[in-house]
Formats: sequence, C-alpha cells, structure tokens
Amino acid sequence: MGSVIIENMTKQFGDFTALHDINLEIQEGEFFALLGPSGCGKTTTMRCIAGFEHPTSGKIKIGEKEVEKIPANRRNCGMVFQSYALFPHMNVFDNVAYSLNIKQLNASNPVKQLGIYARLLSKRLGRTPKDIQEKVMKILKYVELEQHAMRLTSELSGGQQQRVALARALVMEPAVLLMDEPLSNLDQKLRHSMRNTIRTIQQDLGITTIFVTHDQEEAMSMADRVAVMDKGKIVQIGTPTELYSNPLTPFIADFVGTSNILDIEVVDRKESNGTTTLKGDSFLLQSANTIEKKQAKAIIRPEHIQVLPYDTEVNKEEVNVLEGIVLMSTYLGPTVRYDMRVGNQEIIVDTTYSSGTSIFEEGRKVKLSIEYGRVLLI
Ligand SMILES: Nc1ncnc2c1ncn2[C@@H]1O[C@H](COP(=O)(O)OP(=O)(O)OP(=O)(O)O)[C@@H](O)[C@H]1O
Repeated sequence: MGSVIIENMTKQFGDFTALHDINLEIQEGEFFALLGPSGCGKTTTMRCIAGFEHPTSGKIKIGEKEVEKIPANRRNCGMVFQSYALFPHMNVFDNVAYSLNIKQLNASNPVKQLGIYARLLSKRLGRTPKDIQEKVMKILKYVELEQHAMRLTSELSGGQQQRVALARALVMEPAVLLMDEPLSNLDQKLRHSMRNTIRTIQQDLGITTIFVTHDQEEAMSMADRVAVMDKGKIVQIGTPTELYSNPLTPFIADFVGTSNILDIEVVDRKESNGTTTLKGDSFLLQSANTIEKKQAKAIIRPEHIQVLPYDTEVNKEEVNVLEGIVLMSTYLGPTVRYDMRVGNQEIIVDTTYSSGTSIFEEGRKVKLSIEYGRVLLI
C-alpha cells in the first residue's frame, strides 16, 4: 500500500534542471532518507511526491496508484516540515484534530475544554466526538503529549511543538509520511532524542517514511536506506553501512562520515597476494583492493588508522606503516582526533580514548599503521 516508486523523474524550473532522471523504489514500511548538500534537489523530490510540484517528466506511484493527476490533498501523504506551522492560538488537541479536515470555528476564541471543539466539529465530519477524541488522544499518547492536550502550542518547547506537528501528520493515518528537515530547528540534544522518538513511532506504526536531511549523521542513524543526492542526481542508494564502507565516489566518501581522500597512482599489482601498490605524493601504500584506473583515490577512514609511538616495531606483513607528525590533538571524550602530517599530506586520525591512555602531543613523531584491507580505491 505505502510503497513509493519514482521512475525517470526530471524537474525543470525554466531552463534550470533541478532533478535529473531520478529513480527510487521505496518499500512499504521503509524509513528512507534523502541526503545531500543544500540545493541538491531533496525538497523538490519530496514536493513532487507530495503533489506540490509536478515533474516535467517521469512517473510517481504511491502504492498501486500513479499519482500525476491526483491533487496533493488526495495523495494520502502526511507532511512534517522544519517550521512546524502550528496554530499558536489553538491548543494541542485542536491542532491535531484540525488535521482531520476540521475547520477551525473561531480563531479569536480558543476552545480550551477537551472535547467541546471536537463535538462541534464532528458534526461537519459526521463522526461522533468520541471517535475524534479517541483518535487524537491515541496519537498524542504516542508522541507523549497527552498531558499537554489542553495547552496552547505557543506555550510548548520546540521539541514538543515538533511532536504536535508529527501527531498532526500521523492522525490522518497517511500511507506515506514525508518529513523535510523536521529537526533542524531543535538544539543538538533535542535532535538526538527526537530522532529516537520518530524512529520508534515509525517502527511501531510501520509507516513508510521519507525523510529529507542534509545531516549525514541524522540520515545514517535513522534510515533503513539512504539515497545520497548531488546536483539534482542520485549518486548512491544503500543502507548506512553500505554507504559508509563502500562509497562509490569521493563525494560520498566525504559526505558520509569523515574520510581521508588521497590522490594516488597505481604503480603495481601483485596477483600472488592480491595487493595493489599505490604511490602518493610522499608515501607508498598497499591496498587489498584493486582498480583498473592508474590515477585514483585512496579512501581511508580516520578510525582505521592506528597511532603508535615512533619506536614501536611493527610487522609489515599486513599493514602499511607510515611516519607522521602530530599537528593537533583534540580530546572529544570517548575519542581523540589527531590532525597529522604524513609527508606533504594532512590526514585525520580518530583513536578511542580510555582513562590512562596517553595523548600524543603536538609536534611528536609517531608511526601510523593501516591494514591493507582498510585502504579503499575509487
Ligand atoms: N520554484 C523554484 N523555482 C526555481 N528554482 C527552484 C525552485 N524550487 C527549487 N529550485 C531550485 O532547485 C534546486 C533544488 O532545490 P531544493 O529545494 O530541492 O534543494 P534541497 O536539496 O532541498 O536544498 P536545501 O537543503 O537547501 O533545502 C535549487 O537550485 C533551487 O534553487
């Protein structure tokens, strides 16, 4: 029912092509993130699904239905935006009940008593007030706001307001939930707890969810699968682990997590042990990967580099050993991040920190060890 399929979708604004040949297949019940830098086309993709924009060409299917000719209000999509767009003069209950296509009766006279509003408005809908009350209160319970049903939304915190916005979208029982940067207005701590709230509710309800974000950590921690977009195109689709461990392009390696991206030349391939020898501007590396190109990029994640005291004897059978100098160390609690110089190259190294571990001070010479298998070539 709630699957979303996009085929060869292109969107032009005048001469400008905002979306180039987008293809997506989002499964029913999936939590799917559209991730990419500002202006890459995430919101436009979302707006085309919702029906607020019309693709220049291509097809969109929600469930079994092609939706081109179906107006936005009949596509059965629930929407949550960065700006909550709540009615500040209405209480929480009424904001959510309003979503059930109930028109507000008198904006200057907020009805604060639970049920009155619902009773009046249910006449229009032909539903019993109890139906509406039950429906709204059930959703408010989900988002842990039932205690605040009678409060004006203007009296709520940002996180609570965002939960009202979520409740308002969910009360419609949409086939698909579309969320566009819903957490951007919240502070760091709230964002973390809202991630969990949204993910838990999404899993409980099994609702197909498309989540737009430019924050890779948000996408990676919440989504079942992520589509990374750049300049109006989808560059890779995969699970968070697939994207992290197997980025297809340097753009993805850089955008998804932190990477050291080194320009290298392939100088030798050893069939016997399956290693490739790479030459950088001031170092040699071995990789367990192979690549056809001569000029390529070596991708090394910061946590895949081990920092050792300079006088450590290292067995070079399976690891690259490079010499480095600590430029800067940053203590981040569970980890220490080093900026290192290796020849002419600066690289980032993340090491785990536990009490008693010593931190290599700036200016110190160290050895860096990297397993061959951790040097990815693209
Ligand atoms: N109505 C419009 N008219 C003309 N150009 C538009 C219109 N809407 C979007 N665009 C352009 O299309 C491109 C994609 O915009 P979109 O809002 O989809 O990007 P985004 O990835 O959601 O960015 P952000 O993260 O900044 O919101 C941008 O270059 C934008 O300027």
